[in-house]
Amino acid sequence: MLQASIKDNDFLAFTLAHPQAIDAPFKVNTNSNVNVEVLDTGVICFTPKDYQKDIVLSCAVHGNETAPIEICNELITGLLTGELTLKQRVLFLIGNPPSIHNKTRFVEENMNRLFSGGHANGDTQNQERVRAKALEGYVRDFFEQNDDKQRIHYDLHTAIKPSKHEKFAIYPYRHGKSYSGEQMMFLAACGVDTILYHHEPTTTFSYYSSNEFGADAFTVELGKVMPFGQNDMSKFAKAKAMLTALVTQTEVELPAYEAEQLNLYKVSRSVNKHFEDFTFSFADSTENFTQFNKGEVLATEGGQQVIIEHDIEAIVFPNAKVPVGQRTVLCLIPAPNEDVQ
Ligand SMILES: O=C(O)CCC(=O)N[C@@H](CCC(=O)O)C(=O)O
Ligand SMILES: [Zn+2]
Repeated sequence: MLQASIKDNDFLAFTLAHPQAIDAPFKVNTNSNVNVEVLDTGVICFTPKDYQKDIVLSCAVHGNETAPIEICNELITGLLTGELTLKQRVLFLIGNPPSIHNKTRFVEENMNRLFSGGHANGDTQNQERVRAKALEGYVRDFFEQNDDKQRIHYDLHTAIKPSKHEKFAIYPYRHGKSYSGEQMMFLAACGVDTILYHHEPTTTFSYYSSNEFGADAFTVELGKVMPFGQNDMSKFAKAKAMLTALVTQTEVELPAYEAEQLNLYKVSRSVNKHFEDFTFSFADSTENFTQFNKGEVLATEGGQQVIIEHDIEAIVFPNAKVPVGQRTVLCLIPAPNEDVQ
Protein backbone atom coordinates (compact mmCIF):
# COMPACT_ATOMS: atom_id res chain seq x y z
CA MET A 1 0.00 0.00 0.00
CA LEU A 2 1.18 3.56 -0.73
CA GLN A 3 2.73 5.50 2.17
CA ALA A 4 2.24 9.24 2.68
CA SER A 5 2.21 11.95 5.31
CA ILE A 6 -0.59 14.35 6.15
CA LYS A 7 0.62 17.95 5.99
CA ASP A 8 0.80 19.49 9.47
CA ASN A 9 -1.04 16.35 10.73
CA ASP A 10 -4.22 18.30 9.90
CA PHE A 11 -6.62 15.67 8.57
CA LEU A 12 -9.50 18.15 8.26
CA ALA A 13 -7.46 20.47 6.03
CA PHE A 14 -6.39 17.44 3.97
CA THR A 15 -10.03 16.32 3.68
CA LEU A 16 -11.30 19.76 2.72
CA ALA A 17 -8.60 20.02 0.05
CA HIS A 18 -10.06 16.83 -1.52
CA PRO A 19 -13.76 16.93 -0.58
CA GLN A 20 -15.06 14.60 -3.31
CA ALA A 21 -12.41 11.89 -3.59
CA ILE A 22 -8.75 11.02 -2.97
CA ASP A 23 -6.29 8.39 -4.13
CA ALA A 24 -6.91 5.84 -1.38
CA PRO A 25 -6.29 3.68 0.52
CA PHE A 26 -2.86 4.72 1.76
CA LYS A 27 -0.85 4.26 4.94
CA VAL A 28 0.18 7.31 6.94
CA ASN A 29 3.77 7.54 8.15
CA THR A 30 3.94 7.95 11.93
CA ASN A 31 6.61 7.48 14.60
CA SER A 32 4.42 5.18 16.66
CA ASN A 33 3.62 1.48 16.19
CA VAL A 34 -0.02 2.33 15.45
CA ASN A 35 -1.14 1.38 11.94
CA VAL A 36 -2.82 4.41 10.33
CA GLU A 37 -4.74 4.09 7.07
CA VAL A 38 -6.70 6.66 5.09
CA LEU A 39 -9.48 4.74 3.36
CA ASP A 40 -11.29 7.59 1.56
CA THR A 41 -11.71 11.32 1.84
CA GLY A 42 -12.61 12.01 5.49
CA VAL A 43 -12.09 8.38 6.52
CA ILE A 44 -9.09 7.46 8.70
CA CYS A 45 -8.52 4.34 10.77
CA PHE A 46 -6.04 3.90 13.65
CA THR A 47 -5.15 0.36 14.77
CA PRO A 48 -2.86 -0.20 17.78
CA LYS A 49 -1.15 -3.57 18.47
CA ASP A 50 -3.56 -4.70 21.24
CA TYR A 51 -6.99 -3.36 22.00
CA GLN A 52 -10.40 -4.26 23.45
CA LYS A 53 -12.72 -1.79 21.72
CA ASP A 54 -13.66 -0.92 18.13
CA ILE A 55 -14.75 2.73 18.25
CA VAL A 56 -16.31 4.82 15.47
CA LEU A 57 -16.31 8.60 15.96
CA SER A 58 -18.23 10.42 13.24
CA CYS A 59 -18.81 14.12 12.67
CA ALA A 60 -20.07 16.33 9.81
CA VAL A 61 -22.87 13.99 8.83
CA HIS A 62 -24.34 17.52 8.82
CA GLY A 63 -21.70 19.84 7.35
CA ASN A 64 -22.56 23.00 9.29
CA GLU A 65 -22.25 21.30 12.73
CA THR A 66 -18.68 22.40 13.26
CA ALA A 67 -17.81 21.81 16.95
CA PRO A 68 -17.74 18.00 16.58
CA ILE A 69 -15.53 18.40 13.48
CA GLU A 70 -13.04 20.46 15.50
CA ILE A 71 -13.07 17.92 18.36
CA CYS A 72 -12.46 14.96 16.03
CA ASN A 73 -9.73 16.78 14.12
CA GLU A 74 -7.93 17.67 17.36
CA LEU A 75 -8.05 14.01 18.44
CA ILE A 76 -6.77 12.89 15.02
CA THR A 77 -3.90 15.40 15.16
CA GLY A 78 -3.00 14.23 18.68
CA LEU A 79 -2.86 10.64 17.46
CA LEU A 80 -0.88 11.49 14.31
CA THR A 81 1.74 13.51 16.22
CA GLY A 82 2.00 10.85 18.92
CA GLU A 83 0.95 13.33 21.61
CA LEU A 84 -1.85 10.84 22.38
CA THR A 85 -1.02 7.15 22.87
CA LEU A 86 -3.72 5.01 21.35
CA LYS A 87 -5.11 2.00 23.28
CA GLN A 88 -8.23 1.23 21.22
CA ARG A 89 -8.96 0.84 17.51
CA VAL A 90 -10.67 3.97 16.13
CA LEU A 91 -12.34 4.85 12.85
CA PHE A 92 -12.89 8.58 12.36
CA LEU A 93 -15.42 9.65 9.75
CA ILE A 94 -15.81 13.21 8.49
CA GLY A 95 -19.22 12.50 7.00
CA ASN A 96 -20.00 15.07 4.33
CA PRO A 97 -16.97 17.19 3.30
CA PRO A 98 -18.75 19.03 0.42
CA SER A 99 -21.41 20.24 2.87
CA ILE A 100 -18.65 21.55 5.18
CA HIS A 101 -17.43 23.65 2.24
CA ASN A 102 -21.02 24.69 1.58
CA LYS A 103 -21.50 25.64 5.29
CA THR A 104 -24.86 23.85 5.14
CA ARG A 105 -26.53 20.85 6.80
CA PHE A 106 -26.36 19.02 3.47
CA VAL A 107 -25.89 19.75 -0.23
CA GLU A 108 -28.78 17.86 -1.83
CA GLU A 109 -30.33 15.58 0.78
CA ASN A 110 -30.12 15.10 4.56
CA MET A 111 -27.58 12.28 4.89
CA ASN A 112 -28.86 11.26 8.33
CA ARG A 113 -32.05 9.96 6.69
CA LEU A 114 -30.15 7.70 4.28
CA PHE A 115 -28.63 4.89 6.35
CA SER A 116 -29.79 1.28 6.71
CA GLY A 117 -30.34 1.27 2.97
CA GLY A 118 -32.28 4.58 2.90
CA HIS A 119 -29.82 5.68 0.20
CA ALA A 120 -31.41 3.16 -2.18
CA ASN A 121 -35.06 4.23 -1.63
CA GLY A 122 -36.74 5.68 -4.71
CA ASP A 123 -35.09 6.68 -7.98
CA THR A 124 -33.07 9.63 -6.68
CA GLN A 125 -29.28 9.61 -6.94
CA ASN A 126 -27.07 12.28 -5.42
CA GLN A 127 -23.73 12.72 -3.64
CA GLU A 128 -25.21 12.20 -0.14
CA ARG A 129 -26.68 8.87 -1.22
CA VAL A 130 -23.36 7.75 -2.66
CA ARG A 131 -21.55 8.84 0.49
CA ALA A 132 -24.06 7.28 2.93
CA LYS A 133 -23.65 3.93 1.15
CA ALA A 134 -19.86 4.25 1.26
CA LEU A 135 -19.92 5.17 4.99
CA GLU A 136 -22.11 2.14 5.69
CA GLY A 137 -19.44 0.02 3.99
CA TYR A 138 -16.55 1.51 6.02
CA VAL A 139 -18.42 0.95 9.27
CA ARG A 140 -19.35 -2.60 8.25
CA ASP A 141 -15.75 -3.48 7.30
CA PHE A 142 -14.48 -1.91 10.52
CA PHE A 143 -16.81 -3.70 12.91
CA GLU A 144 -16.78 -7.03 11.08
CA GLN A 145 -12.98 -7.34 11.31
CA ASN A 146 -13.50 -8.48 14.92
CA ASP A 147 -16.24 -10.31 16.72
CA ASP A 148 -14.74 -10.22 20.23
CA LYS A 149 -14.43 -6.46 20.80
CA GLN A 150 -16.85 -3.97 22.31
CA ARG A 151 -18.36 -1.94 19.45
CA ILE A 152 -19.03 1.75 20.03
CA HIS A 153 -20.23 4.51 17.68
CA TYR A 154 -20.72 8.12 18.76
CA ASP A 155 -22.17 10.16 15.88
CA LEU A 156 -21.43 13.72 16.97
CA HIS A 157 -23.78 16.58 16.09
CA THR A 158 -24.95 20.01 17.23
CA ALA A 159 -28.59 21.12 17.22
CA ILE A 160 -30.15 23.90 15.13
CA LYS A 161 -32.14 25.39 18.05
CA PRO A 162 -30.91 26.32 21.51
CA SER A 163 -31.85 23.65 24.09
CA LYS A 164 -33.05 23.72 27.70
CA HIS A 165 -30.74 20.72 28.13
CA GLU A 166 -27.66 21.92 26.24
CA LYS A 167 -26.15 18.48 25.59
CA PHE A 168 -28.22 15.38 24.92
CA ALA A 169 -28.05 12.03 23.17
CA ILE A 170 -30.51 9.97 21.18
CA TYR A 171 -30.48 6.30 22.13
CA PRO A 172 -31.52 4.48 18.92
CA TYR A 173 -34.47 2.09 19.11
CA ARG A 174 -33.41 -1.11 20.91
CA HIS A 175 -36.04 -3.59 19.71
CA GLY A 176 -36.77 -4.56 23.33
CA LYS A 177 -33.12 -4.85 24.46
CA SER A 178 -32.14 -3.13 27.71
CA TYR A 179 -30.26 0.17 27.83
CA SER A 180 -26.61 0.38 28.92
CA GLY A 181 -26.20 2.23 32.22
CA GLU A 182 -22.43 2.30 31.68
CA GLN A 183 -22.84 4.06 28.32
CA MET A 184 -25.20 6.61 29.83
CA MET A 185 -22.73 7.32 32.64
CA PHE A 186 -19.99 7.77 30.04
CA LEU A 187 -22.19 10.30 28.25
CA ALA A 188 -22.98 12.03 31.54
CA ALA A 189 -19.24 12.36 32.16
CA CYS A 190 -19.04 14.03 28.72
CA GLY A 191 -21.57 16.61 30.02
CA VAL A 192 -24.35 14.89 28.05
CA ASP A 193 -26.85 14.61 30.89
CA THR A 194 -30.04 14.06 28.90
CA ILE A 195 -31.03 10.89 27.04
CA LEU A 196 -33.86 10.38 24.55
CA TYR A 197 -34.90 6.76 24.02
CA HIS A 198 -36.10 6.42 20.44
CA HIS A 199 -39.35 4.54 19.97
CA GLU A 200 -38.93 3.16 16.45
CA PRO A 201 -36.33 2.19 13.82
CA THR A 202 -34.88 5.16 11.91
CA THR A 203 -32.54 5.74 8.97
CA THR A 204 -29.96 7.55 11.12
CA PHE A 205 -26.28 6.62 11.26
CA SER A 206 -26.40 5.67 14.94
CA TYR A 207 -29.38 3.34 14.45
CA TYR A 208 -27.46 1.63 11.62
CA SER A 209 -24.50 0.81 13.89
CA SER A 210 -26.72 -0.15 16.79
CA ASN A 211 -29.09 -2.33 14.82
CA GLU A 212 -26.73 -4.01 12.35
CA PHE A 213 -23.63 -4.49 14.51
CA GLY A 214 -24.93 -4.42 18.09
CA ALA A 215 -22.78 -1.34 18.75
CA ASP A 216 -23.34 0.94 21.70
CA ALA A 217 -24.32 3.75 19.36
CA PHE A 218 -25.75 7.22 19.95
CA THR A 219 -26.47 10.44 18.12
CA VAL A 220 -24.80 12.93 20.45
CA GLU A 221 -25.89 16.58 20.38
CA LEU A 222 -23.08 18.64 21.92
CA GLY A 223 -24.61 22.12 21.79
CA LYS A 224 -25.90 24.56 19.22
CA VAL A 225 -24.80 24.86 15.59
CA MET A 226 -22.13 27.55 15.11
CA PRO A 227 -19.86 28.44 12.20
CA PHE A 228 -16.13 27.58 12.43
CA GLY A 229 -14.35 30.08 14.64
CA GLN A 230 -17.44 30.83 16.73
CA ASN A 231 -17.51 27.70 18.92
CA ASP A 232 -16.65 28.27 22.57
CA MET A 233 -14.45 25.16 22.83
CA SER A 234 -14.44 25.37 26.64
CA LYS A 235 -18.04 24.10 26.45
CA PHE A 236 -16.78 20.87 24.89
CA ALA A 237 -13.85 20.30 27.26
CA LYS A 238 -15.53 17.45 29.19
CA ALA A 239 -16.65 15.69 26.01
CA LYS A 240 -13.19 15.99 24.46
CA ALA A 241 -11.50 14.79 27.66
CA MET A 242 -13.76 11.73 27.90
CA LEU A 243 -13.36 10.84 24.20
CA THR A 244 -9.60 11.19 24.66
CA ALA A 245 -9.77 8.89 27.70
CA LEU A 246 -11.89 6.41 25.74
CA VAL A 247 -9.30 5.99 22.98
CA THR A 248 -6.14 6.30 25.12
CA GLN A 249 -7.11 4.18 28.13
CA THR A 250 -7.60 0.44 28.47
CA GLU A 251 -10.68 1.03 30.64
CA VAL A 252 -12.40 4.29 31.55
CA GLU A 253 -13.36 4.54 35.23
CA LEU A 254 -17.05 5.48 35.56
CA PRO A 255 -19.42 5.79 38.51
CA ALA A 256 -22.22 3.24 38.86
CA TYR A 257 -25.43 4.04 36.96
CA GLU A 258 -27.75 6.48 38.74
CA ALA A 259 -30.91 7.56 36.94
CA GLU A 260 -31.00 10.69 39.12
CA GLN A 261 -27.92 12.01 37.31
CA LEU A 262 -29.79 12.10 34.00
CA ASN A 263 -32.86 13.63 32.41
CA LEU A 264 -34.52 10.63 30.75
CA TYR A 265 -37.11 11.02 28.02
CA LYS A 266 -38.85 8.61 25.70
CA VAL A 267 -39.94 9.63 22.20
CA SER A 268 -43.75 9.49 22.26
CA ARG A 269 -44.06 10.16 18.54
CA SER A 270 -42.36 11.56 15.51
CA VAL A 271 -44.59 14.15 13.84
CA ASN A 272 -44.06 13.79 10.11
CA LYS A 273 -44.93 16.33 7.42
CA HIS A 274 -47.82 15.40 5.11
CA PHE A 275 -48.59 18.76 3.47
CA GLU A 276 -46.44 21.64 2.20
CA ASP A 277 -48.34 24.11 4.41
CA PHE A 278 -47.13 22.49 7.68
CA THR A 279 -46.76 25.30 10.28
CA PHE A 280 -45.88 25.16 13.98
CA SER A 281 -48.05 27.17 16.33
CA PHE A 282 -45.06 28.18 18.50
CA ALA A 283 -42.44 30.85 17.80
CA ASP A 284 -39.31 30.06 15.79
CA SER A 285 -37.23 30.96 18.83
CA THR A 286 -38.78 28.13 20.95
CA GLU A 287 -36.03 26.06 22.59
CA ASN A 288 -35.66 22.29 22.40
CA PHE A 289 -37.32 20.57 25.41
CA THR A 290 -40.00 23.27 25.76
CA GLN A 291 -43.09 21.58 27.25
CA PHE A 292 -46.68 21.73 26.03
CA ASN A 293 -49.88 20.66 27.79
CA LYS A 294 -52.47 18.15 26.68
CA GLY A 295 -54.89 19.69 24.17
CA GLU A 296 -52.56 22.48 23.03
CA VAL A 297 -52.18 22.87 19.27
CA LEU A 298 -48.62 22.02 18.23
CA ALA A 299 -48.96 22.54 14.49
CA THR A 300 -51.39 22.73 11.61
CA GLU A 301 -51.23 21.22 8.14
CA GLY A 302 -53.72 20.44 5.40
CA GLY A 303 -56.50 22.05 7.43
CA GLN A 304 -55.88 19.70 10.40
CA GLN A 305 -54.39 20.42 13.82
CA VAL A 306 -51.66 18.39 15.50
CA ILE A 307 -52.66 18.28 19.17
CA ILE A 308 -50.59 17.44 22.27
CA GLU A 309 -51.74 13.96 23.33
CA HIS A 310 -50.08 13.37 26.71
CA ASP A 311 -50.44 15.40 29.93
CA ILE A 312 -47.15 17.01 29.02
CA GLU A 313 -45.02 16.56 25.91
CA ALA A 314 -41.66 18.24 25.32
CA ILE A 315 -40.46 18.92 21.79
CA VAL A 316 -37.07 18.53 20.16
CA PHE A 317 -35.67 19.26 16.66
CA PRO A 318 -38.63 21.32 15.34
CA ASN A 319 -38.11 21.99 11.65
CA ALA A 320 -41.10 22.77 9.43
CA LYS A 321 -38.89 23.19 6.35
CA VAL A 322 -38.20 19.47 5.82
CA PRO A 323 -39.54 17.73 2.68
CA VAL A 324 -43.01 16.16 2.84
CA GLY A 325 -42.72 12.70 4.41
CA GLN A 326 -39.92 13.62 6.82
CA ARG A 327 -39.87 14.29 10.57
CA THR A 328 -40.79 17.86 11.60
CA VAL A 329 -40.39 17.35 15.35
CA LEU A 330 -40.02 14.65 18.00
CA CYS A 331 -42.40 14.68 20.99
CA LEU A 332 -41.03 13.42 24.30
CA ILE A 333 -42.45 12.16 27.56
CA PRO A 334 -40.51 11.49 30.80
CA ALA A 335 -39.01 7.96 31.00
CA PRO A 336 -37.23 7.50 34.33
CA ASN A 337 -37.99 3.78 34.74
CA GLU A 338 -36.79 2.01 31.61
CA ASP A 339 -34.88 -1.30 31.63
CA VAL A 340 -31.27 -0.26 32.27
CA GLN A 341 -28.45 -2.79 32.87
O1 LIG B 1 -31.51 20.44 15.62
C1 LIG B 1 -32.02 19.78 14.74
O2 LIG B 1 -33.17 20.02 14.29
C2 LIG B 1 -31.31 18.58 14.15
C3 LIG B 1 -30.03 18.19 14.84
C4 LIG B 1 -29.65 16.84 14.26
O3 LIG B 1 -28.99 16.79 13.26
N1 LIG B 1 -30.17 15.78 14.88
C5 LIG B 1 -30.13 14.47 14.33
C6 LIG B 1 -30.80 13.49 15.26
C7 LIG B 1 -30.71 12.08 14.74
C8 LIG B 1 -31.43 11.04 15.60
O4 LIG B 1 -32.65 11.18 15.76
O5 LIG B 1 -30.76 10.11 16.08
C9 LIG B 1 -30.85 14.47 12.98
O6 LIG B 1 -31.87 15.18 12.85
O7 LIG B 1 -30.38 13.79 12.07
ZN1 LIG C 1 -26.91 16.96 12.95
